[in-house]
Amino acid sequence: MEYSLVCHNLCAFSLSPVKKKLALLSIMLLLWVYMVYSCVGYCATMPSLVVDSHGIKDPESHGRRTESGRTELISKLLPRPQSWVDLESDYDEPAVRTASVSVGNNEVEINRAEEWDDEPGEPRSPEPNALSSFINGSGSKKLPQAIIIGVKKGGTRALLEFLRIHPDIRAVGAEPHFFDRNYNNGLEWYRDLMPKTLEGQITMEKTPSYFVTREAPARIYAMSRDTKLIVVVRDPVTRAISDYTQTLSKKPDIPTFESLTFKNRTTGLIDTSWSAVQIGIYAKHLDNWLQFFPMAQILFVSGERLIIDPAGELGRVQDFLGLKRIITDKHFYFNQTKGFPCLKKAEGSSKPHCLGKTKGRTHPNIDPEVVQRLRDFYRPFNMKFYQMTGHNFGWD
Ligand SMILES: Nc1ncnc2c1ncn2[C@@H]1O[C@H](COP(=O)(O)OS(=O)(=O)O)[C@@H](OP(=O)(O)O)[C@H]1O
Repeated sequence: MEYSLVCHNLCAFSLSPVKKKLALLSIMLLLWVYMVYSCVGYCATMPSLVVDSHGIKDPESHGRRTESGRTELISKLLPRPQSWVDLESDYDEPAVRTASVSVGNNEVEINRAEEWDDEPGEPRSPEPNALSSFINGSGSKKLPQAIIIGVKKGGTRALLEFLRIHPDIRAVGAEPHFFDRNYNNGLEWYRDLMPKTLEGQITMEKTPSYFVTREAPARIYAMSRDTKLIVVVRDPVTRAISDYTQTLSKKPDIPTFESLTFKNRTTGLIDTSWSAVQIGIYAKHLDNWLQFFPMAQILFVSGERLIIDPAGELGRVQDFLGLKRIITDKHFYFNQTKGFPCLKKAEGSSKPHCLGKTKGRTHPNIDPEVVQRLRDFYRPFNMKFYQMTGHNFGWD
């Protein structure tokens, strides 16, 4: 009797569709509560993934991340392609400046005027090639076998970006400043900045401040005495004006070029402690490098010829690096608006590409007398430089 009552109740329950639905709903509710509970516990112990490189909290972090939010996060975490066209030498940043050189017997700071060359917030990222190597998982990071060591405003960015078309060259886009500012970080730090390369490919970087950094030759030699060095040189007077123009673009209140040039305008004494002047004394800086490297290991590229005949200069560079001459005339066209040679196809793109607006700025008009005085000042140093390199760059 008892048995049949239970059975009856159970059977009645199992047979009632309303009760069945209710039971199902209760189970689902329980499961849902359990899932929410577990998630809260899990999320509370998760490391935060929502602080971007600038330390700004992602507003989406408090809600569920949508598909577009995920893509955004991935794109934030994956370094963005670098707009190399706008990069320029950034070694004059006062906070980290350490370079000094000797002029005569005096140790002078390389940069007297407070200059800020870096573009703040400029996205820094691996190169397209580094990224593709990373995706392929192929190759390994190597220390550079060739470095563009100078000179600031010589045309170093143009040279590096033109070289990057070559399939056997892989280069880091941003300036690592390892041998001047970041040496204490160690070689592994430096190596880690480099893109992955395959057997036979050359790793390169450019940091124009190395050329005027007293410690750089010994440090590069200590890394590898076989490192190939490339220096893009340009008429020191134009280079100084270009340097000044860059500073002026960031600090419009600086004194005039003319007043910075002289220690004493009346006596006409040039201020060699001003970095814009100092960097152009190429013979002096080269001397420092020759203490460690033979002349055959240093290639001098003419900044002027790099504009008039990029393929010709690139031919010399490819020979120097022991590479097949793959970069030729057919890679360039002269952009009338820009007033410079540009690439018909940039690396990793099918579109024509010119360097950005920070390359090829309009220079201010400088008092011709001051220009002449500077020409006179540089002449003996230029002659010495031609003699040392065995090449007349035609600046006089
Ligand atoms: N193809 C092409 N396009 C644009 N600009 C070119 C090119 N080739 C050489 N140049 C010259 O490069 C000068 C800048 O030199 P750097 O790249 O060495 O500058 S930096 O030291 O890295 O800031 C830059 O100097 P300014 O003209 O004074 O801006 C250019 O004259």
